[in-house]
Amino acid sequence: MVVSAFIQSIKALLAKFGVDAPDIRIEGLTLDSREVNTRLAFLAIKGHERDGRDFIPQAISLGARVILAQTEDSSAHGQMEMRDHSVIISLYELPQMLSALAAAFYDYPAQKMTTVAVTGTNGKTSTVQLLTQLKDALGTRSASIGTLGSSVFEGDETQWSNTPAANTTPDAIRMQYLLADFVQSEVRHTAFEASSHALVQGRLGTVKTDIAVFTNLTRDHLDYHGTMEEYGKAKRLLLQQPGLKAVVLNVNDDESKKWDGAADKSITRIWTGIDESGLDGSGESECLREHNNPQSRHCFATNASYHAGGCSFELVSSWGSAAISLPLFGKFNISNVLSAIGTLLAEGERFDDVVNAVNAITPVPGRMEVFPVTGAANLVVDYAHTPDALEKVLLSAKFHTTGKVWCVFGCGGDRDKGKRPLMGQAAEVGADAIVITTDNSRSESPESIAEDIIAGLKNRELAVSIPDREQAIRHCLEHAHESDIIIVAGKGHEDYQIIGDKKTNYNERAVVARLQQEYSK
Ligand SMILES: CC(=O)N[C@H]1[C@@H](OP(=O)(O)OP(=O)(O)OC[C@H]2O[C@@H](n3ccc(=O)[nH]c3=O)[C@H](O)[C@@H]2O)O[C@H](CO)[C@@H](O)[C@@H]1O[C@H](C)C(=O)N[C@@H](C)C(=O)N[C@H](CCC(=O)O)C(=O)O
Repeated sequence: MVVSAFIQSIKALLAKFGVDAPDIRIEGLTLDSREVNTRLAFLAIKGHERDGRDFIPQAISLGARVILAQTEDSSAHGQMEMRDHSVIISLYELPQMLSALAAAFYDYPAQKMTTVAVTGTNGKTSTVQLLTQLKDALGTRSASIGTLGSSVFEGDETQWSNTPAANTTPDAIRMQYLLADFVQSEVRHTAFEASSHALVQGRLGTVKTDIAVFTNLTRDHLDYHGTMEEYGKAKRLLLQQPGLKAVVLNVNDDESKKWDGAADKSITRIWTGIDESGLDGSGESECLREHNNPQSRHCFATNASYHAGGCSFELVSSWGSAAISLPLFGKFNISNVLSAIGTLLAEGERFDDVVNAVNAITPVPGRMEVFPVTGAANLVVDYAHTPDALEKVLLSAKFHTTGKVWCVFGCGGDRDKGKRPLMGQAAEVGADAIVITTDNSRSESPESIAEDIIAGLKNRELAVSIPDREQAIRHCLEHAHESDIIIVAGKGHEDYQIIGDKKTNYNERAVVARLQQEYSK
């Protein structure tokens, strides 16, 4: 991963940080000793599990000429040591310097484009993808970074062919590298997902962020953050990114009030959300009365309706009103679209242009993606893998069908066991029939994971356990009525299953497309 235009002397780079270094030219930076070659500098830092400094010998053996190593001793800051052909430079607080170092190396790429960070438990990926698609439709070359990988928007399918990302939000070095790579491809707008882990670990660091979007906050990642309070605080770290001009909030999630309270006064609030209260005779509503004031702007959906082909609503905003019709399933997709609309309007796009682009949206693959089956129940592939997301997906599906909602899902092995009964409960709230299957069972048996899920159900009769994922979907197709809808949740766009310690190929969208053909009459 080298952007060749960014060859620099380590002397010139470290001089910007007041550190003297020999004049050695490098073509990139890496945190991973396994990626090292003679052209890359290795940055050795202490991690959660391992200490990058233990891999300095490996980096040297792979030809690293420059190694920057974290030191806990402030008096050792800037000290140099030669080992074989490598110079090792000790840097105090190197982990905190990563983003700034990479920004300086890659020539401050975020400054050369508009950047939007999206955070929240659910909806990050869809919002980022919708935003990228819309911005491209509005004539600005756009890119995205997130769970689906990083890509420049090139149309419908090509963007999904990228190598999947190791992390939702890349490490501090890779983040700057990707932005620099985008700049070289003439990208002028990047939307990226900001995970809570990334925010705590400083992976976004000095990345100038024009707009922050908060979608919602529900239970997830408590193994890392400990409490919901800490998890919420981690998300709000996004408000400290440099350059923030506007924050897009969600009136339907109370956590937004904490964001409103924490954001600097100079930052414009854009309130989005579904206005359930509806408009009164004077064209006003509860949401409008609360948020239609000079300090903030709004972007609400009223009179939302759901049908077999998607949904429609009336957009009521500080910029104007319009009718919107979308080929998207699920109430939460209206929320995601509103976040994207609010962002684009905050960026200064013209209202009519935004409305036209929104009315031409295509669905994000693997996110409530409908595979219509002629003469049998429709299949819908979705990535929902948290209790809240699953419940929302299923309850949303109810709006789109007159029949029953079936749900196929599983839970990961060797991960938060407390989540399993909660997933069962969520499925019971939203589905009429439940088929529990395998979703990365890892070292655990799929049957015992299924038992943990079923333990959360009040009526255990609702669920059957069919470990083979394809067989589980077939079971639904065989037993469902034509007017029913089958939600296949958890995998979305992913193309693998981890069983035992093996990662095998399993592309849910491809499997569902095949079954769609087979069962269509
Ligand atoms: C617990 C956690 O978050 N770990 C993240 C953290 O890793 P770390 O620095 O602690 O890594 P480590 O394994 O202890 O290694 C320490 C150092 O040694 C280096 N090393 C290690 C091995 C080696 O052979 N050579 C070598 O140089 C590593 O590159 C690293 O610099 O920093 C790395 C770089 O940013 C991340 O890739 C890594 O994410 C791991 C893989 C992970 O699974 N994280 C999850 C929890 C996560 O971050 N998830 C969120 C999404 C959450 C959501 O769904 O919303 C995400 O943003 O992906």
